[in-house]
Amino acid sequence: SPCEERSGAWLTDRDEFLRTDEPKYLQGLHVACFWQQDHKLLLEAHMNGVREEKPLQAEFESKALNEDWRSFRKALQSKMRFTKATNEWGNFHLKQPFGIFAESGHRLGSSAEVLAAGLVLIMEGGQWFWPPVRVGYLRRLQGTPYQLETQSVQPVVFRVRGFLREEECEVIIAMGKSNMSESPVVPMDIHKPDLDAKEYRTSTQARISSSESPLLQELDLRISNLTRVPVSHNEEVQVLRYRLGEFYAAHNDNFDPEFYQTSVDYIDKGHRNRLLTVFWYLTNVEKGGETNFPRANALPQPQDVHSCKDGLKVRPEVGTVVFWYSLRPNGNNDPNGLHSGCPVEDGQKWSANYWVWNKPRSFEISMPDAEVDDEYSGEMSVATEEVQAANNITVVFDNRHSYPMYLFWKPPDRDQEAFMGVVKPKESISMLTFPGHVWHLRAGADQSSQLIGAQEINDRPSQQVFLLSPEEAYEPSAGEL
Ligand SMILES: O=C(O)CCC(=O)C(=O)O
Ligand SMILES: [Fe+2]
Repeated sequence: SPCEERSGAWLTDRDEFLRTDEPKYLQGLHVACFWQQDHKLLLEAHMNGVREEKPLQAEFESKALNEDWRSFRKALQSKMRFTKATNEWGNFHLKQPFGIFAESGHRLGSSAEVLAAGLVLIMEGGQWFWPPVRVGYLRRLQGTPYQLETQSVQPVVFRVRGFLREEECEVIIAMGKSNMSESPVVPMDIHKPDLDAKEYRTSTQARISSSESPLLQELDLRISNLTRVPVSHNEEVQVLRYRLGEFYAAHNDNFDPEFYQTSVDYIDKGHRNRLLTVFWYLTNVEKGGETNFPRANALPQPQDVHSCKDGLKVRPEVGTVVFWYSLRPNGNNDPNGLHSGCPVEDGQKWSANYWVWNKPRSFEISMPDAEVDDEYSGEMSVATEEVQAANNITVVFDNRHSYPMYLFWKPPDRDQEAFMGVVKPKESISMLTFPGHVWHLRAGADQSSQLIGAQEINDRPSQQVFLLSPEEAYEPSAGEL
């Protein structure tokens, strides 16, 4: 096929799948090439993400290209012979429609777009899923300075170093610090009502919301660019602190409907679920505190969920994120996604969970292609929004005064300001923000001191410096503001 060379970046050799107790492929991820020849539309597909010696071949009448999206999808599905039934959870009216994507992760919505793309990836679970290719595979993320490093194929785990800047990590820790509480564990059906969470998880945690912070809003976009899943699928960030000896025993982040039939009622019988976790390391850890994947390298389900002895360990490193899929590309549970936070043996570990769901968090948002997917009738939802380009602005506040200045973001929709940081005397601080955002500056003994200025952020340039100098704009003068 004309896609021969390009497909190499998306396919995994069968022997990269080390487990012998499950199929050696990526369920529901298909790499397909389309091209036109002699009034026909030709298709060659490597099914389930593996390189096949004899890929599936099919041809459509050329008029397939002029058909509407629904008919095109139906024809495609029948040629490729997949149905929703590859998912084990039944209740297919709740399963989201399959998605067709260009190599960029951009969702396609017409046969013309498919033909123009040539090579497409089809995800039966409806959301983009990065193929792991093989351990050690490096994938540059177009349009970003980041690189995905495959850590494991089963489970699918990637690491991205330098994803967060150290200053950003500090801001996130500071936001978390101010409202920490014991980390909860979502009870399973089998757990007794008085489940002692401490047996499984001893860290403390805080939920922080993007609505409170321009930095978190920027990170929403940065992560959505990383995962290629819309921002509307995110859960609020959960900041975690592990002190000496603290840990989180092995668990899966998604909700297997088998274990959460009664205790959790918002998961659409399993079809609404956590798809992936982007886990942030906000500090280095002297010793211990790794994230461990006990089933990686074909290891069996561990007997002891508290043991960190075996498995693939990822070392915390400030600014690095590790991300893994808890579901397979077809929407099923991937039990290999089992992981733990190993006990901290020296120092302290700050980190954060960023959970991304396979459906939008709001039940109001409908899912893409829902209106054209009637395989099992009565589809409900899907997000049509595109990943927005991150148009964030870096602002530098340069404090020439001999006293500290306190920085606040003033959200447009509420009175309360969000505290963002202190600019020490004669120092400057750099912040991420967006055009139109309003910043308040206060000076004096503490955060509640006098408002001495407000600054709205301009559309450009992308880096803006504000001098807070005694001679100029922000001179505090009694009673003025
Ligand atoms: O701390 C870690 O490395 C993992 C934590 C975790 O898996 C969780 O909080 O869900
Ligand atoms: Fe987890």
